[in-house]
Amino acid sequence: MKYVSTRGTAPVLSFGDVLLAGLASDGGLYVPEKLPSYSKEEIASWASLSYQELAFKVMWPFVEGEIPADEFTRMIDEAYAGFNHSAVAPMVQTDSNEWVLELFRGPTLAFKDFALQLLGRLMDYVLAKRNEKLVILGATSGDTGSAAIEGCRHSDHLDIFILHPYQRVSEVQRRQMTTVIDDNVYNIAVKGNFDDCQGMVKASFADQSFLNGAKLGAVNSINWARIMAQIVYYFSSALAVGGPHRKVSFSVPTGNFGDIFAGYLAKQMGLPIDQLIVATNQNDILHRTIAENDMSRQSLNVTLSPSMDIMVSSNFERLLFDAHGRDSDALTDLMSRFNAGDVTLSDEAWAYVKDNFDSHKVDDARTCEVIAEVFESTQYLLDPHTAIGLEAARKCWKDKSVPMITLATAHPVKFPEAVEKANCESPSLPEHMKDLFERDESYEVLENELADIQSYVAKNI
Ligand SMILES: Cc1ncc(COP(=O)(O)O)c(C=O)c1O
Ligand SMILES: N[C@@H](CCOP(=O)(O)O)C(=O)O
Repeated sequence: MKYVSTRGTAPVLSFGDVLLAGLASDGGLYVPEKLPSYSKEEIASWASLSYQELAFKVMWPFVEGEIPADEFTRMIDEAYAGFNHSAVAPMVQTDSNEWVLELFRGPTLAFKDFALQLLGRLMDYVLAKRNEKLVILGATSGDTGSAAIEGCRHSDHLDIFILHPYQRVSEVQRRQMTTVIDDNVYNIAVKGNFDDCQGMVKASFADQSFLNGAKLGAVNSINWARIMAQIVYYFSSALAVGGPHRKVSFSVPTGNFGDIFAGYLAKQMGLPIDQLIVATNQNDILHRTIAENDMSRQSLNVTLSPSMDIMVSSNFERLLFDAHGRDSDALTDLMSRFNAGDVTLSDEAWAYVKDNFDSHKVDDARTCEVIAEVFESTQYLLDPHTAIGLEAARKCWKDKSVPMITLATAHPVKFPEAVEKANCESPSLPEHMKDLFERDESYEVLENELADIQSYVAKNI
């Protein structure tokens, strides 16, 4: 499998290089040159596989030739061994034909564990083979950070620096990151928002001279391997409710567009998907783009679903590449027009986006009502991001005979503020996090200045 950049001028890479490269050198994002595709019969034959076996089937074409099969099997088995449910991604029925896919059964209680438990192992393997080291610089609105730290902390080949927006992640999320006191883990609270953090990560890829020769790597979903691992649970959940012989629909709480983009790829690979629903909070640029062709950047709101407080959605570029017929010149031109303030897509590109996605926006008040209503009717407690997903599912669902699966992206224990505002009781922390509030924390608070961040990183590697 070869990987090309959406902007067309970075070198074409194989999996091992894409894994370590993160952002492409031309500022674009890497995508597979050609996706594997499967017939309904082939997909149906996977129905009795375990999650781990299915993960191997789905991901193997993306890594083949770069990672030996036995090593890849080992990494997959280890990655999902720490999940607290034998199904790895279990489903819960919340109403007739309506399902919630629990993606928070991993060590840090959010869907990020699916990719980052594997990514750390993949990176470690490739770096050990090459006898190289990598400096990871990541941005988080709360969940990627702890999952990435958990996935990378034991590696001798990685130093990891995570930027989170100061006082804009929940206390549980912050402590999940800052209480990991390992020699290769550095937490930085930036006096800005998530977009500022992500912008600094991307700027650091563009000019890595501050690293004095060390190499930068990514754990955010700009890294192709993140997306790859997230494709698997679309297949596992569809198979669980009768796919591929019947279509299924998905509603996905969306911020950086990585998770739902993985669903779009599952569809391109042959999984019969009826609807893909983009569910947003008040930071609704994706909803406005899909519904009104308005990609204008507005100021970022602080919401009760802080992990989705994102305005610049990295992975939307991957979709726009397809929407422009994979013409990297057209895409590059579009990205520079965006940066100059032109915020509309061509009619053809917008039609492509609308043909593939529906969308809905949910505010904080409605988020809390949904948490309360669902708890009252089912005794099932949603986290605020999942509540947004479920509300969007119910509002956009076109054909009730098609099973609707909402991705439950985080455990409610991470967001007590929203749960309590919904007049529900926040659950207790799981056993492995019981003493989270007594643990020592270590993090640096820095100004929202690229030079400050880069000199902190350079000083500590
Ligand atoms: C809990 C939670 N839900 C949803 C999202 C949105 O996912 P994505 O950025 O892949 O769209 C995130 C973070 O990105 C998250 O942490
Ligand atoms: N919600 C994310 C934001 C970063 O998204 P990513 O998928 O690109 O890593 C977070 O929790 O950090």
